[in-house]
Amino acid sequence: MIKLPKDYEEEMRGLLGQEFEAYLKTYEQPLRQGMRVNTYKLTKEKWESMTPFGKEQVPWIENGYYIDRESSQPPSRHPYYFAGLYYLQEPSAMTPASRLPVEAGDYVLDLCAAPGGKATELGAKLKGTGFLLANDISNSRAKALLKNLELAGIPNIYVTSEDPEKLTRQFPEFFHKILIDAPCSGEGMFHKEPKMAEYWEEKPPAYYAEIQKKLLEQGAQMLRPGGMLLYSTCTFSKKENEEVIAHLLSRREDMEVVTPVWYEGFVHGFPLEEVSEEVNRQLASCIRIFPHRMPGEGHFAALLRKKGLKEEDRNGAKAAGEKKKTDLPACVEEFLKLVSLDFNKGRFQIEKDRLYFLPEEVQMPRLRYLRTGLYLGDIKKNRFEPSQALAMALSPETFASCIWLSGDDVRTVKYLKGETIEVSEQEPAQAKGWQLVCVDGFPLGFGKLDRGILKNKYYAGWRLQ
Ligand SMILES: C[S@@+](CC[C@H](N)C(=O)[O-])C[C@H]1O[C@@H](n2cnc3c(N)ncnc32)[C@H](O)[C@@H]1O
Repeated sequence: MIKLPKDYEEEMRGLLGQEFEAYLKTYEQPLRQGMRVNTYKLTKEKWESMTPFGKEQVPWIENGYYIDRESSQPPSRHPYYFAGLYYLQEPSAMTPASRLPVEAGDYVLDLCAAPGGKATELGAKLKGTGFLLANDISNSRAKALLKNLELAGIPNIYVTSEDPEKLTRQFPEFFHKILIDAPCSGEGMFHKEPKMAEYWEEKPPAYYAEIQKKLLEQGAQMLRPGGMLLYSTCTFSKKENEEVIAHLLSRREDMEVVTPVWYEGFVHGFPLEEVSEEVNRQLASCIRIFPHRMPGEGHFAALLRKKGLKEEDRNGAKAAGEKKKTDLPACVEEFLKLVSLDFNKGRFQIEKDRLYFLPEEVQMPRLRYLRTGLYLGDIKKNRFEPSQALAMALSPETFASCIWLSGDDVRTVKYLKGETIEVSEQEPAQAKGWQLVCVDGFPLGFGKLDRGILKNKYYAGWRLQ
């Protein structure tokens, strides 16, 4: 049994009253693991027709499932994981991205995005339109974020590692949707990660509340009028939740809390003592998730709207930069004949022999980027080597020649381990050259075929160990 900090127990007793004992009892129950299906790659119906992990749905999440405890293979080692078909996620953590209403063409910011649990869903919701700027102040964590976004095949991304202060200066009233999944004391994660309970005494809610207030104000500055911002934490303390929201409302008359799509298991945000009735009315629209009330570990989410509408949005036009034309080397032109992605909306960019496709005609400022757009591959003298990110962004319909492996074909695991595999000449559409290797119809990576032997081009850093 986990040892909870004394002060934390006191705080929770005050917050939950008679429900406190029921909350404590949840620590005796086994954790429920979840997975969220990547709807950028497949529909939930398709997933349900192929899942080896059970079909029990997370009731408040369209594309969320509980992982069947009897599953024979760990989901983090299954070939479908390597195909980016799902993200492993604690069910309550699926809530924030599900309640931010992202629409086609939106410019979306995920300010504290690593390792990408929410960013991958926001990217999927964009369906290749608009773009997602996924940021994390920690460079090492931003690398994991980039991997997860590329594994999910999301093409229209910018990944940065910046202090939010700098982003705020660069992007005043710029984004249509913003997610701030703030660093927090992690009280809702004590069951899953008992170490968080030890850190709590070192850095209690008051420590995080100051950071959170600043982040939320920065987010409000970057939000365009008419835009929506979702603030979330995985903690229970009012200091890090309702008080942070009330602080923003006291500083900005143009921000208001709105009610997100509700689920019967959600608890309403708690009232505060020193605020007006109107503020408490708005706080009631915040989502609270408690593990004794519904099958999820614990989260807070507040959906906010900035009043008004930006002038250019009134006319229905999105800010568009100048279209720059990049001349592509012949080897790239030749390779791109194999690819049938739509390269009209956006532009190519070559940087140090690396080729990128940038999502929209928006001029982005100088920032510490880990990725700008879809990394297509490397130009090496007279040849082009496509990237792993490109393979993940494709489908069998958008590449000229595919190798169709199934989940239980021994070659699938061999391929993921970086080994050479044998392929009969009848298997792919073209008997020689670049192939998109797929598992049950979903890309895993590239290979190059010559006389029945497929040279493995799977990215070494992602191999199955
Ligand atoms: C709760 S985690 C984000 C989890 C992520 N949204 C997900 O779903 O995978 C909070 C993140 O905030 C970042 N962070 C910490 N302090 C920050 C600050 N002052 N400004 C911006 N981000 C910060 C941390 O590096 C951490 O990755």
